[in-house]
Formats: sequence, C-alpha cells, structure tokens
Amino acid sequence: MTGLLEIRNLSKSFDTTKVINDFSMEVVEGTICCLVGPNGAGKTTTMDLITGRIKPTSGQILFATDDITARHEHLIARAGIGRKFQVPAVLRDMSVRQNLEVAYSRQTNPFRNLFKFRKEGLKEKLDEVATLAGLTDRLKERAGILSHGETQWLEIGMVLMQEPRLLLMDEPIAGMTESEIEKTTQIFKDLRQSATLLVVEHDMGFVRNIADVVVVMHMGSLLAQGSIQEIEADRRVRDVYLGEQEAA
Ligand SMILES: Nc1ncnc2c1ncn2[C@@H]1O[C@H](COP(=O)(O)OP(=O)(O)OP(=O)(O)O)[C@@H](O)[C@H]1O
Repeated sequence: MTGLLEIRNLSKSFDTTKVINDFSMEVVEGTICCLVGPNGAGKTTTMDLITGRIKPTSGQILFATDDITARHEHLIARAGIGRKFQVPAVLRDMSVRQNLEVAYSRQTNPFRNLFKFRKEGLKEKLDEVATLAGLTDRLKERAGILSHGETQWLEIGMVLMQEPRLLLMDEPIAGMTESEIEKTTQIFKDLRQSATLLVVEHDMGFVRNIADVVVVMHMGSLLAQGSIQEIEADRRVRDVYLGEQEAA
C-alpha cells in the first residue's frame, strides 16, 4: 500500500550539522501515525520540511503521489496538508463559532473557495466540526475564556474547518489535565474515521491509545517503525528512548 505521504531519503543540514539524515517514512491514508523520539531527534524539523517551512538539503516528499519537495509553503497547505501547532492561535475576543467561521473562510482548497459564502456548506461543516471537537455547547462563548484543553480543541476544529487531507499535530496534549487527555483521545479516535494524522508526541500513554503506526526517530534517522507493541518490544528503542522516558 502506498502512503498518502511518502518521505524518501530526506536529509537536512543547518550549516555543517546534519539534523535529518537519510530519513524515510510513510503515512497511509485513514491512519494515525505517531512520530516519537528523544529530544533533538529531528521530529519538529521533519514536520517543518513536510509543510515547506524549510527546504531539505536532499531527498523527496510526495503527497498523494505528487512531488511537493520544492513547493512553496502556501501551495503545500492548499494541496491539503494542515498543521496544528503547540501554541494556540485562536482569536480570543471572538466567539468559538466566529473562530471556526474565520478558519472556514481561510479555506485553502481553491475549488471549495468558490462556495465559501454558501451558508448551508458552512453550517453543515461547522456543526460537524463542533461535534467532533466537543465544542457544541461552547459555540457562543468568547474564545478567551476557554480552558487550555478547550482552546486546543478549538484549534483542532479550526484546522479541520479547512478540510485537510493530512493533519499534522505538534504535541497535542502538552499541558492538558488527565480528563482533557481522555477527551482528546476520544476526539482522535473519532478523527481517524475521516482524516489522516501525523502526530509528534512524547506521552507514550497517549501514543499507545491512538497510534496505528509508531515511527521512532533518533539522531535524524529512522530507528524503528511498527505497531506500538512492536515498538515497545524493540530493544534499540528501549535503549535510546523508552528507557529514558521511564526514568523521567
Ligand atoms: N534552525 C536551526 N538551526 C540549527 N540547528 C537547528 C535548527 N532547527 C533545529 N536544529 C537542531 O536540529 C536538531 C533537531 O531538532 P528538532 O527540534 O527537530 O528535534 P525534536 O525531535 O523535535 O526535539 P524535541 O522533542 O526536543 O522538540 C536539534 O539538535 C536542533 O538543535
């Protein structure tokens, strides 16, 4: 099976330091792939390379079989790759509903843009996303009063309003309470029905609950990939990453 996203022999150097080194992986459509590894392994740099924020020194990135390696960042977003960063970017003085509407109007798919003022399309999408993100009861609230967890869910909702085919997430549960993590786990399980996700995450409990595939990076290279059971049983992964996690 070919991946929706395929990374082939990717390398990236900053000055003389090679931080991504001949790294290859893929994300299959309709799955959640978690990218894990020790601090400095190159996870964020890989996400930056996928979205076109930075360009690789060598290698290729294919999205839906198109080579997007040299494409400009906004064209990659338009092709259907959305990203939710760790730091929220919601408009605090606007309501939850207005935030979702603004995200919809920033729809990056040009075909969809033609219909952006069609109210039914917006309403339908807004209801669907609010339900998925667990925000139906909070639509009228000012975004500024939301809890940390709710703000993160609103951010996820805002990315979903743009209907990405692939959704990248940077540490989505950072700073969340136990109950917020539980709810986020459910949101991700629901998301899997309609989206493809690549998630950078340190919390192995969360990874265990959501991941179809786990990819482990170490020093810019692929160390291991497989199911969570395969990863947790892998001695090399235990040595460089999981052992360190358990000790923390
Ligand atoms: N712009 C840059 N210039 C120089 N070095 C960089 C730059 N960006 C990242 N690096 C280096 O690349 C390496 C990989 O960093 P990266 O942030 O991708 O790791 P990470 O796996 O996301 O780590 P963490 O889990 O701590 O977020 C690190 O050694 C970092 O210092």
